[in-house]
Amino acid sequence: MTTREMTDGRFVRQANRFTDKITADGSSGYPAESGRYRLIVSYACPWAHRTMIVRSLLGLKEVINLAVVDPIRDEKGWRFPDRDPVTGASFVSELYLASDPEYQGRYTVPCVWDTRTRRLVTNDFPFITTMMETEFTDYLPTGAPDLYPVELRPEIDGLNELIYATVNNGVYRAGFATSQGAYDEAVEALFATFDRLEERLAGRRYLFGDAVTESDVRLYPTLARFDAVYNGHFKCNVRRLTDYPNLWGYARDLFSIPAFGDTTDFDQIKRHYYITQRNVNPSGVVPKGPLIDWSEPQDRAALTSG
Ligand SMILES: N[C@@H](CCC(=O)N[C@@H](CS)C(=O)NCC(=O)O)C(=O)O
Repeated sequence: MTTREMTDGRFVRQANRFTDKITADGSSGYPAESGRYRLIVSYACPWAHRTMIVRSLLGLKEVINLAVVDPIRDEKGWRFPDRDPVTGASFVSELYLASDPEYQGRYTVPCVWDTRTRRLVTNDFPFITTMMETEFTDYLPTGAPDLYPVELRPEIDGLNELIYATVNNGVYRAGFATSQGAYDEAVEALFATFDRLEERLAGRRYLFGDAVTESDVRLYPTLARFDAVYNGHFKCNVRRLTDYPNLWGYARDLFSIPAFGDTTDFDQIKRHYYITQRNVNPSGVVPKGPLIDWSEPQDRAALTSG
C-alpha cells in the first residue's frame, strides 16, 4: 500500500501497469510456448497463490516455470532468496525497472517475465489465471480440468467480481481502512458475501456444482488466510471461517486437493503479513495461534450429484 492508494480513509488498489497478454496464436507478440515464461510468486500473497493453484491443477508445471520470493519484504520490496538464475535479478523491482525504467508503482507479485524479450508481460493478476486456462490449451495434459468452461464464463465472471470486491480485496479494504466508515463498509460487505456463499455451498460441493472452477480458485486463497491473518490482523472478526460449517468444510475439501494444499504455507503467510505490514502491526510480533486443523475430515463429496 502507498499513500497514493488511500482516499478518505479508503484503500483503492493501484491499477496494474503491465497488461500484455500471452496468446495461443501469438497475435499479441507473446505466443504461448513451453519453458519461455517465468511466473514470479510469493507463497504469502493471495493473488500469487491463485496462479500457483491453476498452474498445478492444469498440469502446467513443466510448461511455465516458477520463481518464489522470500515471504518478508522490506523497503527494497520482494527479494529472491538467491539471485534468480533465470532472470538474474535479486529483487523483483529489477524486473519492473528493466521493463519500464519510469515505473513508479509498487513492485508486485504475481508477475510474468518473458525470458525471450527479457521484460515483464503482465502483472495483471485477474488475467494470469484465465490466460493459463484459455491460451495454453495446446500444452495441457490429457484429463486436465476445464476451470473456465465457456458456457459458465458469464456466471463465473459475475461471481468473481463479487468475490474480488467484497472478499479478496474486501479484507484489504477492511485492514487498511483509516476511517471507521471505510472499515464498517468493507466488513459489512465481506460478511454479507460470506453469508451468501455459506448458503450457496449448502447444496453444492463447489461454487458451480461438482467441479472446481476459476471461482473456487479465487475464493480459496482468502479463506486459507482468513482465521490465521485477516481475522486478527485486518480486524475481519465478526465471525471466523470456522464458524461457517459449509464454507469451512468447503475450504478443507479444497485444501485436501494437492494443488491447493501443497501451495498453502501458513507459516510464510503469517510471517509475511505480521512482519511486513508494519503500518498495521508496528511491533512485527507474529501471533502463535489460532490452532486450526485443516485436515479435519469433511463429507463434501456427498454433495456430488449423480
Ligand atoms: N497487482 C496488484 C495485486 C498484487 C499485489 O498487491 N501483490 C502484493 C502482495 S499480496 C505485492 O506484491 N505487494 C508489493 C508491495 O506492496 O510493495 C496490485 O498492484 O495491487
